[in-house]
Amino acid sequence: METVVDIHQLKKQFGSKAALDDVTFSIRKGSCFGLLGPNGAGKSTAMKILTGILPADGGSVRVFGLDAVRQRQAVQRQVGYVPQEITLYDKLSATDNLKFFGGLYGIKGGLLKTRMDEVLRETGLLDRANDPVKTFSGGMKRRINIACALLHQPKLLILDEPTVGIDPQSRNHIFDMIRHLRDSGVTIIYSTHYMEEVEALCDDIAIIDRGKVIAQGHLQDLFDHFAQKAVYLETDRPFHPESFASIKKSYTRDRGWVLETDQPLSVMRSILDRNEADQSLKINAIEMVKPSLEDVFLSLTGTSLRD
Ligand SMILES: Nc1ncnc2c1ncn2[C@@H]1O[C@H](COP(=O)(O)OP(=O)(O)OP(=O)(O)O)[C@@H](O)[C@H]1O
Repeated sequence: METVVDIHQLKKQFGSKAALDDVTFSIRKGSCFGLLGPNGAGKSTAMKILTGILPADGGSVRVFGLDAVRQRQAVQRQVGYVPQEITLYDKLSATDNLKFFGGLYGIKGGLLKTRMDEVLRETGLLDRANDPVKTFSGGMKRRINIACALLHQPKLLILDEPTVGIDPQSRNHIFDMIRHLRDSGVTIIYSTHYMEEVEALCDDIAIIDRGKVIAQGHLQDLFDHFAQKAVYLETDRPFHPESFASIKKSYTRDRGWVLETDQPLSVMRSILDRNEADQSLKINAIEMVKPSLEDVFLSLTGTSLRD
């Protein structure tokens, strides 16, 4: 496994507030890494340190084997960063904004023209290339912001909450782009407080809360370790969960029951077997409950990520 980013015991203090408190994680080459946490958790701070925008108070950050502080410029040549705040010149066209960012990266002439065409196509904005950015929707502005960060063909793309306040069409476009970039070998860091986005996009994740990483790993491993397994059952007849030994806890949801258990398959089999034997239940639906990151977060912190 090749590691692209290695963050070790990173610390950042704002006055008496510890924005990052011994944060450690690493990111595999070619993965889409989700940094998930509620507002104020420390995600933006971590990404700003990673890109050399903000100094750390302690710890180390290595990107492609380079020191993010001492070899900042070499790191920045390989990294595309899309900050949370949209950074565009509103009165300029999409093309002129791209030219400006191209200049910052030292891209000129024929290469600049080729890359502008490519990123405008990738972001679905080719037909709006000459319109002023101020006429764009929030989602289109976000897409052109991503286009600017892609001009120099970075090997690592960092996106800080890229879907906040944008339309579903732009969101889907951004998701498709990220999948395409990942498939072509670009490593992605995706920061968000939307669990569904991490579940849809990411391979590995770190969950960050109040400046600390509280869990990290492959999404499925986190589900296996921290999400309570359960069965959902809908029946038209009275149901007595206490008569099944391996059901740990049960409660009603929608038109049925959620049955928490460490052995969902065996619980499903027992319910179906008993029903076949005595026809005591009229089962309308029985299925495994899909684990979610909400369950993982709840099990780790005792609070909901949505609170
Ligand atoms: N420049 C700053 N000065 C003082 N405090 C700051 C500064 N930047 C961030 N903080 C504080 O550090 C903590 C972490 O902020 P950060 O922006 O990294 O969180 P986040 O997870 O990215 O959340 P959000 O999505 O709301 O930006 C918060 O308590 C925030 O108020």
